[in-house]
Amino acid sequence: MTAKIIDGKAFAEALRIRIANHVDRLKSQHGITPGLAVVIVGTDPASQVYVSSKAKQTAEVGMNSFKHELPADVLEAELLSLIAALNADPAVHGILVQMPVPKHIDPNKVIETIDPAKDVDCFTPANVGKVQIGLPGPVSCTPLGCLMLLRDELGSLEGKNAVIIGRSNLVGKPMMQLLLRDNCTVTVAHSRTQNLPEVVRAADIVIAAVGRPQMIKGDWIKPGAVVIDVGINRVDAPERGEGKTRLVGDVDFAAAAENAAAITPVPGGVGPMTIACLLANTITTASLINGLVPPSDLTA
Ligand SMILES: Nc1nc(=O)c2c([nH]1)NC[C@@H]1CN(c3ccc(C(=O)N[C@@H](CCC(=O)O)C(=O)O)cc3)C=[N+]21
Repeated sequence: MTAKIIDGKAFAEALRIRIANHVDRLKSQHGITPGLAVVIVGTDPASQVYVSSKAKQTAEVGMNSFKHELPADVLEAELLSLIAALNADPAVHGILVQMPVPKHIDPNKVIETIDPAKDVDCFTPANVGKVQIGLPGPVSCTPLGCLMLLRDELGSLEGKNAVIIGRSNLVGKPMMQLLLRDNCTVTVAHSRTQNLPEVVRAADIVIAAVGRPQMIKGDWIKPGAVVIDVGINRVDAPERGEGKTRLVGDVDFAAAAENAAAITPVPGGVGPMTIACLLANTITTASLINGLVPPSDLTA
């Protein structure tokens, strides 16, 4: 079998068109222009590129985009007071502080300071709790993107055996909640799991979120499984020339594609969905802040 390649880039483009339509509706019917503020501390080149593409896509769907660049040595108190100002600004419906922040800044203090009503990353305890019990609100961007791709591929996820590899607060744990809400049987495997290949071989749905290049081998994939690769790892690619690199996922893509029914590529799979879901969450928070019901096609 050779797997269908799930085109996350195309899915994200289609999602952004739906988002743009919701922006138009909020503007024309309610006089609301959703606004997303992105805060970046320091000048890490990878982070810069990534933040620019967020700002560009935010503007393209018709939202207001606010970008705040702070020097790498900014005082923690200064960052926290910027967040407080964004919390109070009625033009801002979403706040994202690009992670990681420099070592002298406590990320937990940053997250605690963000108003949960504007927490489009779904990092605050209040919103993590809402996802767990199924209340409306923003949903972690990467897991939401994975869920949308899975529903599109499989229709109902009910009764599927889903194995998540990785237990981070960012991906593994929120993914577990979302799959459970969709009636999967969920296993969360991690670095201490015994017989990982056997655990993965039982999966109808594999979510790879470990952050180790090509760790999940092709012969671990059950024939017909759907594989979602969350990993984005930059590795050396001497075959492309001296000093060149390329992006690979957490799954050995070519070998896994021999067994899977469908698989996401890296790049062009989950990554573009993460950014589109950030915009989707900004529609959700802008709606809730204004007492409106958030659109059901943009959330879990
Ligand atoms: N507060 C916060 N929220 C985040 O959501 C957040 C963050 N901080 N810090 C950094 C990580 C990383 N992240 C990515 C999203 C999309 C791609 C993406 O679109 N990747 C392209 C490839 C891009 C390339 O070529 O480098 C792809 O997979 O096709 C990558 C990385 C969000 N993050």
